[in-house]
Formats: sequence, structure tokens, C-alpha cells
Amino acid sequence: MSPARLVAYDVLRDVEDREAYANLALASRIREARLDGRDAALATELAAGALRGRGRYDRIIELSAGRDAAEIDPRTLNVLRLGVHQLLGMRTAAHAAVNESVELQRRVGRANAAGFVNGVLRAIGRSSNEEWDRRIAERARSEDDALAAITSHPSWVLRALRDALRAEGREGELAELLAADNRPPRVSIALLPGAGVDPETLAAGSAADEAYPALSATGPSPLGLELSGGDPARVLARVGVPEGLARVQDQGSQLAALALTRLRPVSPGERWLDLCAGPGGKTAVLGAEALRGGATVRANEVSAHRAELVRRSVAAVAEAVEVVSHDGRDAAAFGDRGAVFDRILVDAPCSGLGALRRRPEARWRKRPADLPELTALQAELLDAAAERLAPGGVLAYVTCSPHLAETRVIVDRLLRRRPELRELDAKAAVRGVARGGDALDLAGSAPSAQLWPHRHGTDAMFIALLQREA
Ligand SMILES: C[S@@+](CC[C@H](N)C(=O)[O-])C[C@H]1O[C@@H](n2cnc3c(N)ncnc32)[C@H](O)[C@@H]1O
Repeated sequence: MSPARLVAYDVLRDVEDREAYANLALASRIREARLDGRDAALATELAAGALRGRGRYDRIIELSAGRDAAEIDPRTLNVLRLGVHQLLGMRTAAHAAVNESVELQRRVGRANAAGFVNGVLRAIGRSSNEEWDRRIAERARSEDDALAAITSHPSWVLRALRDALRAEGREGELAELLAADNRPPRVSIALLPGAGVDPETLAAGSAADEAYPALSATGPSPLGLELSGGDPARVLARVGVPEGLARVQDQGSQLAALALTRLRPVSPGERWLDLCAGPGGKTAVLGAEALRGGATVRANEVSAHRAELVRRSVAAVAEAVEVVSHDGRDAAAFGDRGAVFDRILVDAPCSGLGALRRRPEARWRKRPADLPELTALQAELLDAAAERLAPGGVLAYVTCSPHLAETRVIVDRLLRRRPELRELDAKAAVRGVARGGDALDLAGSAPSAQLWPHRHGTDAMFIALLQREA
């Protein structure tokens, strides 16, 4: 019985029983089992693939077993999900995938269901991916149901994503977006201003170092690099940039921070606020930009633990950043009574539907019922921030969700509540900072900018910019 399969199985249980994050559960289970690099990679592929593909795999298991997934013992169902991923997602030889799964079932589930596992998986292994998708489509309740099952998305998420694309006149991109959600992203790195080298020069240097995976100066952020593989921490330790100035960060997040900091030149003495800063990725960009321009940043985060992560994240630019921990709706988050800020980032807590490719289990954990509480909080945080925006100051509202209820609806309502705010052209601001500039394909007539995994290779970040009347 391969130890990687046992680890992958345990991770599936951790995610289900303890609501664990798959990446954290994987790291600790791999450590506990002392897997070597190859087995660790196999355990990761198995667990992440089975979690991401769960919707589609369950439908295939139901078709093969002739019963609902909900009627199958949960332990057996996880064994089957791992087995189907090997058969259809990894092209493991069918006999090996079936035999290993039967062994796993004997070890972790009811031994008397080993025959059931054997039969269901053998039947699945006899048909190709295309044939299974055709069968899913034939038996589906509707076209949406078929698309949701085949692309392994919950139906409500599929509808939300389509609504957001339709609002930009790009409904036709839905299939591409759903496919992009199922591809683990390339590792992106931000090289912060102050690193003493630009991404292009660093990439050229790394290409000459054959012992390490290459960095390339690609992606839409002017600070961005992409890594072809390997452990980013080891690669970053090797590149010779001062610690903390080269860091793993999605390029959509980089662009969101830069759209605010580079919207117009920084006047020395400007005061900036990052209201929801944890764990501090964008704060580090703000801090580096503030240092260059002579501004200072107040970074607030409600959770004390995450505020500590912000402190660590900004260590390289700490002289420009003060970190505090309060509820962003409380006056204490803003410091001295009457203090106002020239630029405020509200990177609000959100459903995270724009980052599904990063966390394989996330799509199954979110519920539409989570949204009302989140949208209420988003509106309250924005109101609190708008109160403390200096005359002429700019507020950036950012989410890593494209759900319209968390994006345009929130902004339109804010503008109605607060006539002193005017929405700026965030598309122009993002294009203005992006690598490739005007070629960046931002769609729709709204002034806000929506980035997408399938179109930009970033998380689906939403960025709106609002200016207070001078
Ligand atoms: C989307 S994350 C911010 C990500 C961060 N800007 C970055 O780039 O690393 C939202 C953060 O808001 C925090 N948060 C949630 N409720 C809050 C509140 N009432 N006040 C302030 N922060 C809050 C969460 O703990 C979370 O760390």
C-alpha cells in the first residue's frame, strides 16, 4: 500500500471532518509520514485532484454504482474519488489504480465493501473521459447541471461566474474560465520596488543558473515574475534579493495595490491606510511604494494572529508601515480622532470565488448563504473607510471575488449612499500600471476593473477606485 495514497486519503478526511484547508493538511500529513519528494508530489496530486474534481467524479461514481453518492459510506466514497482521479485524471495504469484502491479500502474502510470498490472502479476504467462526460450530459437535469458537473463546479458558483462575465459582455468565456479554475496556477512572485533589480534582469540572471528552475518576467504585473516549478522559497533564497523584497504573490493582487499607489504621483507625507491587511501581501507592496514616495502606511487587521502575519510580511519595509489590530468598522482602526487618509485600500473579506484554482476544496465549502453576511460587512467597512478619506483622497475597493453581489452591487450602493464619492476609471489605472499597458483586455462598460484567471492568468480580482470631492 503506497504511503502517498494513505496520506492523500487522510487529507480528504481532514478536509471533510475538520474543515481543514487542504494545503495545510497536506503539509502536516506529508511531514508526519516523512514522505520523500516524489511521494509528497504524488500525495499532493492525488488529494488536490480528488478534491478539485469531486463534483465530476461523484457524478461518474453515481453513474457507475447506480446509486447516489450520498448513499455511499463516506470513507468508501473518498477511496473511490481517489481511484477515479487516478483512472481519469492521472492516467495511472487501470489495474494499479484499482488494486491500490481496493487495498486502501481494506485498510481504512469497510473490508466488505472492497468488492464494491473493485467493481465500480473497473467499470469506470473501461470508458474514456469523453465517454463519461457524454454520459453525464445525457443524464443531467439541464444544460447548466451538465456543465457544472463536467467542470466540477457547484451550480450556484457557475451561475455567479456567468453573471459576472455576462455583465462584461463576455458570457462566451464561461467554459474557458471554468477550465482555468481547474488548473493549478503557476507560482507568481512580486519583486518589490527597492529590491535593487528589475524583474527582467533577475529573470535573465536566473536563466543562466541551470541548477534551479527558471524565473521568467511574465504576467501582467510590472513587479511580476513566474516560476516554472520547484520550491519558491529555495529559488527566492537563491536569487540574491534582500529578504522580503521578492515574495510569492498573485499578480492580480500586485496590480490591485499598484492601481492605488500609482494612480497619481505620491506627495511626500501622504498617509495611507490598509483597512483589512492580513496576511499582508498587498501591505508589503503598499509599504515598498510608500517608502519610495515618502508616504506612510497604517495597516489594520481584525485578527491578532493575522496582524502578526502582516508584521512579518512587511519586515523589509517596516519603517514605512505601522500595524494595528482592530475591527475595521471601529474608530480605533483609524487612529487619532479626526485622522484622515490620502489613499485607503479596503481589500474586503469576501467569498473568494476568484481564487478557486488555488484551493481545491474551497468551491465545495462556500455556500450562497454566506453572502448576505459578507456583503453587509463589505458595505460597513467601506462606509467606515469613506468617513476617513481626505478631501481629494482615493479609496480602492478590492475583492478576490467576481460575484456581482460583492463587486458592482456594493460599489453602486456605496455611490448612492455617499454622493461625495466619484468613481474613477480603474480600468485606465490598471492598464496604466500593467506590463503591456493598453493591451490588457479589460471588458465591460463599468469603470471598475475585473481580472480573470483565464484571460489574465491572475485570480479574479475586482478593483474599483473612488475619489472624495476635494
Ligand atoms: C481578503 S483578506 C485581505 C488580504 C490582504 N489584503 C493581502 O493582500 O494579503 C481580508 C482580511 O480582512 C480581515 N477582516 C475580516 N473582518 C474584518 C474587519 N471587521 N475589520 C478588519 N479586517 C477584517 C480578515 O481577517 C482578512 O485577513
